[in-house]
Amino acid sequence: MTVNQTEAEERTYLSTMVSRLQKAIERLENQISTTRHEVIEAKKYVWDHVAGLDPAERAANRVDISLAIDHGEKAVDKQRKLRKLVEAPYFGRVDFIPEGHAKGDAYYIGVHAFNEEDSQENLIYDWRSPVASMFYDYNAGRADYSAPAGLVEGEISLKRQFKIKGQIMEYMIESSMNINDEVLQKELSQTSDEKMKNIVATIQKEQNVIIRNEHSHELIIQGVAGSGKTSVALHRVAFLLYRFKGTLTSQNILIISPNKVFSDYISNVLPELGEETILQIGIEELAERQLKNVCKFQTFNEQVAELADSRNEALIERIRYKASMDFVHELECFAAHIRDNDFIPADLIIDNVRIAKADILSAYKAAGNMPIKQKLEKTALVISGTARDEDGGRIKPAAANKIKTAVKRMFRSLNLLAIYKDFYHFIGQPELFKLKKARMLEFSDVFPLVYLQILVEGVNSFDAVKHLLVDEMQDYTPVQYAVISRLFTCKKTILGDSSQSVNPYSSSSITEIQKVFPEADTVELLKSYRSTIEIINFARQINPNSRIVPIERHGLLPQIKKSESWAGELTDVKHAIMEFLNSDHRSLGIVCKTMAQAEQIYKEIADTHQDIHLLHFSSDQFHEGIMVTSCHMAKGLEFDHVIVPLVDGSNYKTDMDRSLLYIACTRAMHALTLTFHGEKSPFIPNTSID
Ligand SMILES: Nc1ncnc2c1ncn2[C@@H]1O[C@H](COP(=O)(O)OP(=O)(O)OP(=O)(O)O)[C@@H](O)[C@H]1O
Repeated sequence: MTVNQTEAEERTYLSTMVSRLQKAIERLENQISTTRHEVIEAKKYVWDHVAGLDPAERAANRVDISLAIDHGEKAVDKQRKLRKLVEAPYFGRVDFIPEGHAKGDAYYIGVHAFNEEDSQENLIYDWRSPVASMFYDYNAGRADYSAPAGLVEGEISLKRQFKIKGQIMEYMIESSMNINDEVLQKELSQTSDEKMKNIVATIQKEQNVIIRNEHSHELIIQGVAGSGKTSVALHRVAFLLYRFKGTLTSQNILIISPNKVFSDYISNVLPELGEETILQIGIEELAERQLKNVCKFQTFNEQVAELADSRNEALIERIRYKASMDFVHELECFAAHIRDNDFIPADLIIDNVRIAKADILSAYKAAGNMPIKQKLEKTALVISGTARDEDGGRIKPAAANKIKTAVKRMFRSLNLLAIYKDFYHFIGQPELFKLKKARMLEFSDVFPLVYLQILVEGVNSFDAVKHLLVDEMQDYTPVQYAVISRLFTCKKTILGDSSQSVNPYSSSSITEIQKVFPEADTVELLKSYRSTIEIINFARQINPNSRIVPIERHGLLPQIKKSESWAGELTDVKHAIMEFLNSDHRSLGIVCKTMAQAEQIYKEIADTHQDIHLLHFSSDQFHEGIMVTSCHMAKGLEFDHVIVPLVDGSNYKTDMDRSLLYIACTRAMHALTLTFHGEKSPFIPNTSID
């Protein structure tokens, strides 16, 4: 294997590849315009001869037209991929000699595959192909990959990484000794893009294991801030779409996403990888779907805002109680209890038909352990179907219907809200249920009620969804997972970070989540790729429990600015904004503890620059430039520079505040500034304060 040994040869090879790609794009252009012409002609023909064509001919023409359109769409899609590829055809190369062979091949790896139509030769391999997995898993030396025919073992004799942009090779790195640290460093030191970008060129080995995991029914990823959880989850989706092409489409994959801004922020990754974006839903939309005729409810962010505003012990107790697996079991026991005790049969006499109470009870018992409403339906059906009139004849449909209704009414109450309220009397803790106002639930009651609904009425599961992603897993309680497991029986990737909870009274660790999914596989990611060592070391002092490990990348020390008054602090904030505007950074996040504080600061600084955006829970777009928002809203996002105002002792003092502060600081990639007036928060490390 002697191809392209030197950098000069690689450069020549690149220009050859670019011109082959350009030719392929031209060929597709011709094919697309021919198909376009054929479709127009065929449609014209049908139109002109509509009267003379018999139905069979018309149908055949329609089939031809739709086949041609399909063919054309595929060509357009392929051309779109090649147009992207021609700018940066590949990012990696592995030369692999299979065992027992004297020589091997050089495999060039890119975002998409490329082969010329008239030859069978693969010129570029898709990063998701089996052979490409070696690029992520091995350095030079012994290596293997799983091909459809089985494990292929052998040796990597050469491994290279390329940075190609606009058809030009910016650099080439021989990484036969140590995996891609240098390229990763270069990638991470860049300023942010407007949206989340793909990481195909620098996927790390521990991330690749997650991306290519095909077997786990539930895969739970606990990853520290910036460890690439969301990126990895999206690349996993792209991998699964490639691996199970015939049976899985992006329409079968759903992500439960924390908010619309986050959905917008991640929306580019899959299209960049040549796949369509997947469907997204918020956790509250799920609840709305279930409870639309039952009641209204407080949202999660309203609950978090309420907790962040003031400490209300009774509220905290209500939230805490409903955030354990024991609580889920209590609800299940209660549902079983009413199923077994609240059905009160009586002798029935309807239209001269007599049915004994004992027969009704035994039909109810025989119906088995299904949700109560279904059990009642089945009992009613059996009783009405077996009922006979006085002469032993079959009864009329009208009588059968009356019997069904009467049997179903033998259940004490099917009013969901009333049953839910009874539950708290049943467990002897009526004080744990409090409506926000008439027919409006506190957020902590929303999913317990949905779960009870499922136990009582059964469930309409999302059968079209074949893979579910749950991001920010720490924000969901066991009862929410119990609901999710009933609504989605498909495979799941669940990801989050227990150190980034916005509500520590109801957050779930991987251990809690595993209680709902005992068969789940779990992975932990500890390395953080987002922030500099200086920022991570600072964040680690705010939350010493976090096991976060920074990647070797240096930057400025975080700046802490103290002033005597709010006016002085505002000047510091404006000063930091000016620093940002004069730097090469592209995004600045001003991250406040609450949305009310964000709104206040936004008003005060809006005139500093014409392009400042306030991100709130009804926003649906992530913007480049300056964004003012709350810690809760900023979760999952990242900025080149982050300013955290009001880090004084009265604003950041509880465990919840500590968690919010940690989230705010870990959003920063390159620069972090904190400002306060008065006493600094006890969570701020004693580093030098300006
Ligand atoms: N292998 C990698 N190569 C290059 N960049 C990476 C890699 N892994 C992660 N990153 C970058 O690190 C940053 C954090 O990634 P991501 O947002 O996916 O992490 P996360 O674990 O979901 O973070 P958080 O929980 O803090 O929101 C992103 O800028 C991402 O592009």
